Formats: sequence, C-alpha cells, structure tokens
Amino acid sequence: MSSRVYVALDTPDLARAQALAAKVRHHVGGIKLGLEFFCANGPAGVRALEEVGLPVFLDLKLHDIPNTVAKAVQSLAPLAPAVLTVHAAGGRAMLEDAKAAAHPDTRVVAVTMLTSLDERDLADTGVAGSAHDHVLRLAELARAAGLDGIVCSGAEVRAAKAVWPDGFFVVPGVRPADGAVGDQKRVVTPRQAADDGASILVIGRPITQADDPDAAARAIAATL
Ligand SMILES: O=C(O)c1cc(=O)[nH]c(=O)n1[C@@H]1O[C@H](COP(=O)(O)O)[C@@H](O)[C@H]1O
Repeated sequence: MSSRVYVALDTPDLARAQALAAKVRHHVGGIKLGLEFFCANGPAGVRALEEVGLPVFLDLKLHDIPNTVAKAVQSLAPLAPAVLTVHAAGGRAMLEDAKAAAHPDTRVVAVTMLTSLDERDLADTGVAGSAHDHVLRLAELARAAGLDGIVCSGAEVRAAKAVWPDGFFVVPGVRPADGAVGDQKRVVTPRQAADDGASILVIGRPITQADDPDAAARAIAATL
C-alpha cells in the first residue's frame, strides 16, 4: 500500500517545491499544494508538480457564495486534482455546487475546524461548545451535501469516522512526538492519526524544514 502521508509543499518557489518533491517522492504517497504555492505559480505550477508522478492534493480552501465557488471549481477541473478542499462553513448549497462542478475523479473534502484553532478561538467566532461537537456537526453537513470527506484534526478523526464509515478523512496538524508544534494547536503524532482512521496525513514543516527532508519522511513512514 502506498504511503498515507501527503507532503505539504508550502513555498512560493516552484524550483524549491520541485526539488523537495524529488527528494521525498519515495517516502510519501502524494503532494499537497496550497495557497502559498498556488498564488505564486497558478495552474502551470500544479502541472509542473504533476510531473513528479504522485497524486496532487490541491488545498485552496474555497469559501464564497455557491456560484463563485462552483465557477472556481469548474476552472480547476482540467487539473483533475486527487483531492480539493472547500470550507464546510460555506454551507450546504456551496458544498453541493462545489461537488457538482468538480472533476469526477476529484475527492472534494470540507475543512471543518482548522487545526490552528482551539475552543477559545471558536468562541471568538461566536461558536459555543467543543471542537469535537463542531467538527461532527460540519462532518454531517459535508456528508449530507454529497462531499467525499472532511479535513479535521487527529483528535476528532476517530469519532468522525464512526459516524461516516466510508468518508475520506484528511488529517493535518501532525507532528512527530518531539516535533515543533509552531502555529498548530490540535496536533497528534503520525501514528495516532493513522491508528484513529485518517485516510491521509498532511505533513509539511516536519519534512520540508528538516535538514534532510528525505530522511525525515522516511522516519515518519517507519512509524506508521
Ligand atoms: O486543509 C489543510 O490541509 C489544512 C487544514 C487544517 O485544518 N490545518 C492545516 O494545517 N492544513 C494544512 O496542512 C499543512 C500543515 O503544515 P505543517 O503544519 O507544516 O505540517 C498546511 O499546508 C496547512 O495549510
């Protein structure tokens, strides 16, 4: 089975992204390209990274009115990414229209509660209650809207999978036991995320900022 680890190539520099991908390609299952990369390099950058030969996860976290998101997803359809993110908070109509506009081979997944947030941050946005309940509520919304899965932290993935057994679960905020947490707040180890049911693990800086990214990716893969 190929690795469940997708490496987040968060850089605006195309050559650096290509070099990192070439280094780690034997120890990861896919590549995640996000806003930092896409704003600098656009669809041409995505096509350049496709040449590495790994599945590409396009993480643009789209969140707007249904018509705008659907048209954006339609514009991305020729890239046929393996995975594409939208924000669950955009609401049911936006989620339905995003899925309808996507390439049929693309898994459209909804970001529930960013792993950089905790319950105090949630309260600041006017949402009372626990992260667990908020994620499960948005998971149910995504499922009802016909999406393929969600993005959540490793702290919620077991509960989310229990209520959506055939959902696709993306878990970022993953850190090796001794890893620097940085701006993430809800973190788990790669092993815990995998054991608790993550379909894929998104890991960026623990690999990309390592002195030897390939060795870091290999060490993480060895714990799974
Ligand atoms: O959708 C995502 O991938 C995502 C959702 C989320 O809740 N938290 C989160 O960190 N991410 C992404 O996952 C990656 C995590 O990177 P590191 O913190 O460097 O491992 C970044 O590219 C984030 O954009």
